[in-house]
Amino acid sequence: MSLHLKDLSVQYGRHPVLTGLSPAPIPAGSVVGLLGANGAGKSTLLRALAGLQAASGDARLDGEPLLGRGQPDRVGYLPQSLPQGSPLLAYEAVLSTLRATRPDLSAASAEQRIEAVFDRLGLRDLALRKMAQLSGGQRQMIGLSQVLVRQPRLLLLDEPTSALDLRWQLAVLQTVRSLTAGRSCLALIAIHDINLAARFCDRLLILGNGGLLADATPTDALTPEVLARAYAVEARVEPCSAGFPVVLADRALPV
Ligand SMILES: Nc1ncnc2c1ncn2[C@@H]1O[C@H](COP(=O)(O)OP(=O)(O)OP(=O)(O)O)[C@@H](O)[C@H]1O
Repeated sequence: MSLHLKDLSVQYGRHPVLTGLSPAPIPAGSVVGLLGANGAGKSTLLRALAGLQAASGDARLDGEPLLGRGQPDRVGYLPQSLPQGSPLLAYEAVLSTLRATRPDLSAASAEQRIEAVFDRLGLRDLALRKMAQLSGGQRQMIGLSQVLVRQPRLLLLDEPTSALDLRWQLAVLQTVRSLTAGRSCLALIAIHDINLAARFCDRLLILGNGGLLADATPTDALTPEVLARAYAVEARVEPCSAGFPVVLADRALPV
């Protein structure tokens, strides 16, 4: 299983956002971080792969075309916006998204799946709370549960840790890592926390100027030159004691 993108381009009206993206094939089990400045096109790429945004070129998951078609059973997309506060209980909110894509599952298997996801993410205490009464971070965790419970082959997560405290950020990325390894699915994660991405991703795709500024392991992708081009910052990259690259951004450069 793998994800192949070839000459992928997206434009809004006459305004091109991404032009001719052809990253190296992404094999099963990978966790790939999608980095880049605000407006670089991270959400646009994820939406295109989720079939929610018109795109040209080719994108294939296990050889099957992805573009132009929503495939919620194979592709799990977590949008950047947090789930709405609704009168539903958290458990019901997850059940309703599972039912929408897998009406064939028995009540017992649906329950089993939801419990497994809540256990994995440590969310049991939230199950019977109303969505409207959850904090932003708690709602983000339920949003992620709604995606994971469907057990998609491809996870497209748009800033899944943006509302989370430190522990939950780690818990989410650890969970995504272990799920991708265990089920041989793969994850593409748009994320602004470069050091979190460097710690958990096998590979980084860094977007800028409508294309790829880097497509490599965190150690190879994160250089002061690439960071200057991607974010217009002066930065140092130093290895931490655990061997991961750490980015220390010193100042914003004039643009
Ligand atoms: N619906 C739309 N119509 C027109 N232009 C859009 C639309 N959505 C996004 N854009 C533009 O496309 C570009 C890429 O936006 P996108 O949301 O993909 O960036 P991003 O990398 O996810 O940014 P951020 O880090 O701020 O979330 C931006 O210039 C944005 O203004």
